[in-house]
Amino acid sequence: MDTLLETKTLPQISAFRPTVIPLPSSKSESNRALVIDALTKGKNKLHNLAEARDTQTMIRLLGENPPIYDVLDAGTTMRFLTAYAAVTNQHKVMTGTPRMCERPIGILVEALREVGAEIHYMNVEGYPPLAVHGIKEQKSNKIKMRGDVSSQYISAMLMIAPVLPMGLELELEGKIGSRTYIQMTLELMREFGVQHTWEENTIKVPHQAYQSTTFHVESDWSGASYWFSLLACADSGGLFLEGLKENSLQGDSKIVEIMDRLGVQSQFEKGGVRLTKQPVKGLASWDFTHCPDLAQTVAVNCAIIGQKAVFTGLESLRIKETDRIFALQQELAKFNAQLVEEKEGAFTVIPSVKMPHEVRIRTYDDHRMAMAFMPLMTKTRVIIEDPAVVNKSYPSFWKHVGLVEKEM
Ligand SMILES: O=C(O)C1=C[C@@H](OP(=O)(O)O)[C@@H](O)[C@H](O)C1
Ligand SMILES: C=C(OP(=O)(O)O)C(=O)O
Repeated sequence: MDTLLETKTLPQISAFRPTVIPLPSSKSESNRALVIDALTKGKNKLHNLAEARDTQTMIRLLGENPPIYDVLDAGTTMRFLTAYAAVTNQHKVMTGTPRMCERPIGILVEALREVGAEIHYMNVEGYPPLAVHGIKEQKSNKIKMRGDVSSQYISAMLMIAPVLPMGLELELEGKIGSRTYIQMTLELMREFGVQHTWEENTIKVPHQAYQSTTFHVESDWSGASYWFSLLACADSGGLFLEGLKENSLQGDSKIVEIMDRLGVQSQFEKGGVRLTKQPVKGLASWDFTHCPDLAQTVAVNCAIIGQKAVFTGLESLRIKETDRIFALQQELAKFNAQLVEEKEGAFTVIPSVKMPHEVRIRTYDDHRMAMAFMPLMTKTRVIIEDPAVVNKSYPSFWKHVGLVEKEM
């Protein structure tokens, strides 16, 4: 039997105590900083690393260096450590949860093989588990990679590029998804002293040394999005989200613009961002190509507040922690809302017409399914199945909501 989190309707935000939300640190920034730190032999000072399980798994595997890297359900940890094991010439088995072994990795494996890595599929071609045997000699420094499946393959190659004896010239083919995450990787590499050029579709990273530095991880904008959505569901009130910056490396800071249309005004102050409830301006459509992790937050929000909207750029949602399109369609239907497919990657959110007295939300081993549906608690009684699923990115989520005393 799953653990359940049951709640009566949440109070209005203005009644929340405290209204200051501490927020978790970004797992995306943390996992990049940790891989770069490992490549510089740990000479850096990394502050505010994430409590997220994905980051704690990265820290544990890099620290203990076991022969089998079991990344559990952490996509970045799988992709970044595969490239790391190859460039540091290690023999490693890369594996994870059953779902992780259904998430494709062929594009990264091909790219690593082209530069000279020996990698074998241990079960199904194109998917983990993998046997990685390292790069003995660099075979090529010019490679092409598709950009439309996952940016994590590209980030993984970029982070090892300066360590490769001949550096790397990466030509990105086709549509590029999650471009902001590639930019985050390159900006973080710059913070550690590595230069690059990006002209049209080609990113060049010459062979060079990472420089030791002090790096402070920002709060997590994806985790912040649930608080924007909660306020958008309220009649009035405000929240202060700690540790967020106006000039963020994280593409999910786009939530500021999206929520400005859906009734939340943001004002950056020292130490974070102040959110104030305002009238809804309306959101006719939004393209999530470069911020896919915000799609669930905004879809559930539109369904609750009565905003019909067209969402595009959702292609990558089917290969994440779960098939997020299917999961959203099932769970939105429970309060009479819909996510209707118009064409590949494009959907219309049709808001709820009638709110039931109670909704039981399945979470499909996906942290974002649990967190995205939290604001529904302002409208009806909600039961969340497997609430501890949030630990992947935001272990103190339910504590911050005020529903439990301790992390689960
Ligand atoms: O590089 C990263 O830190 C991430 C990239 C994105 O994945 P895709 O590039 O697969 O869209 C995002 O969904 C994921 O949560 C984190
Ligand atoms: C997709 C996600 O993570 P990953 O791909 O790193 O497992 C996520 O956190 O929403």
